[in-house]
Amino acid sequence: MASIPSSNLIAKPHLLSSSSSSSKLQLFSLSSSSLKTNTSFKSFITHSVARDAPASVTATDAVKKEKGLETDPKVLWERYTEWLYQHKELGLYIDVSRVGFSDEFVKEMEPRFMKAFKDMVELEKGAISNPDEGRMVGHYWLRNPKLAPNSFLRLQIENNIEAISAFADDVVGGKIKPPSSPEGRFTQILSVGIGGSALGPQFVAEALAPDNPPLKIRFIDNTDPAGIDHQIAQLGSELASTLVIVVSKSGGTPETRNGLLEVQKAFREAGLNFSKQGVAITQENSLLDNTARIEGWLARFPMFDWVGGRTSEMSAVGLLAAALQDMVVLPYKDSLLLFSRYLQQLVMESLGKEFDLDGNRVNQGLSVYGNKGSTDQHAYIQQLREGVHNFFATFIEVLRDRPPGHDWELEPGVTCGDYLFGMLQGTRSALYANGRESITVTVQEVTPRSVGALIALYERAVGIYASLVNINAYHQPGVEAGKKAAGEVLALQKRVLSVLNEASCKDPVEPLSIEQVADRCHAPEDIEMIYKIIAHMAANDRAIIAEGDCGSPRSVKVFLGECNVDALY
Ligand SMILES: O=P(O)(O)OC[C@H]1O[C@](O)(CO)[C@@H](O)[C@@H]1O
Repeated sequence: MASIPSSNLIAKPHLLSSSSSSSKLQLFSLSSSSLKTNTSFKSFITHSVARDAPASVTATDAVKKEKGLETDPKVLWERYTEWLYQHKELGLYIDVSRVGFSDEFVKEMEPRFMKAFKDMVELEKGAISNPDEGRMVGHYWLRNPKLAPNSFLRLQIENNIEAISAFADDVVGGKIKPPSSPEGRFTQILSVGIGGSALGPQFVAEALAPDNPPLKIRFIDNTDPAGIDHQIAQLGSELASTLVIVVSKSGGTPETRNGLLEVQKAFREAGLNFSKQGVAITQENSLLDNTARIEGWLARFPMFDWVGGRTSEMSAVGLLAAALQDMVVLPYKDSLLLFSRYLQQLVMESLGKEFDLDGNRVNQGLSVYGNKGSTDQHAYIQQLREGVHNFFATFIEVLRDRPPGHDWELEPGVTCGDYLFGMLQGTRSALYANGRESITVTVQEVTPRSVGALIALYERAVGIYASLVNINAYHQPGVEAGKKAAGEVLALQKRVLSVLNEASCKDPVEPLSIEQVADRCHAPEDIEMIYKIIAHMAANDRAIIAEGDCGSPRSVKVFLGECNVDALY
């Protein structure tokens, strides 16, 4: 086996294209197209507990040979034992034996790996590894502040951890109280944030929070008004004892700002003082930071310039929410459900890049999806095994089924957890039998340590992969295009409203066709968008359709229900 540092994932450029994991095992993989025939998959899964591919599912060896995959079970066992990586201290195993790389390939890749490892050492020492934004990339220091390149940064991290833990203790211990709650202490957390400012805390809460944490957490991670209303309604009278944590590195993300404004409105309507229950986690002097400071919020914690949103779980973003739930070990079913969603952002926002570091167009990227096994076996595994072949799967296996003393045999010799184990092993075998590659990552149980190790593993894998393919993993220029376009739509909506308002203030009211609105907005080229804007406003009772219906755009004539005289001038 080639000498590759044990802390790193073995990868060849297509190897990280997908991953999978479940409660115990989750599954996520590369997107693909249509579903094929519905061969019964379940039957062979249930018959393949802890065995390699049973005869009934062994596909032609030709398929595997064609992919360079080993077919002889003895040689495969040797390959498994030779390549199995174990990190004893973490109780973590990585099995890459079901990926068809050859010794020659590893040899050929060795210099590139060595360069990637060197890049990683430089990155940890504080190199500007995000050149487009001129930033250091320091999320590894959060786990081990001693790695920070200077004592100023080390102290910044350490002081922040201390401040978070003191604040969390005071909240959980009831020293810091909500002003008007009958309970006299905080009982709920409402976390407002999106992308990296939500996914890590969501994943960790789902994986590790006990059934009855001191503070229950819920999230607003979108600008969907109905979703926001639902979260607020669920809080009910407990809004008075809700700690609202607003998370945004930039402090200016519109979805997060909208969530905050909606929550503040709910507080006003309930006669509550938001500032006594609000916490901001953001970069110093951002819009959010300034708002929180001026309004005198309960607390503010910094996000550091050198930590990206999608790698911020070990910063205040993840730590405050975790500390407030007093995390305990609960290796229960489905608890890793959100890992794939978390990784989707980490992998796709980091690796989906148009240009490499030398400016060449490379259109890199790996699609990640999945939920959990064995549930996903009843959804899309059929296609993975038999359909379009452009992915590899990663199984996340958890060895401990339940806390000690809680297991029981639902059939002689077989527990519920044995079934889950069987499903994982069976799926792995069945995929391989049909030439589909997979990696298996195994942890002993779901603990804060193992969850941290999984996050660290993938952060590292993404960083190494980016070096191998020579891209910047730490910026996201593509996201800006969508944000900019959204801003233009809203600006156009304001023009549409102004034109409609003018026509609606006439006596008699002048209903306008879509073409007339587009002309008066001086935006004939945007007519389709104008139609969509009007259809959306009409659906929300903010515009009145005088003629026609939204299904036939050319027939529509529209005006506003009220004339806003002030807006005329
Ligand atoms: O934390 P912020 O600045 O609100 O950004 C939220 C998310 O938006 C992005 O900037 C773009 O999707 C992510 O990288 C980030 O995690």
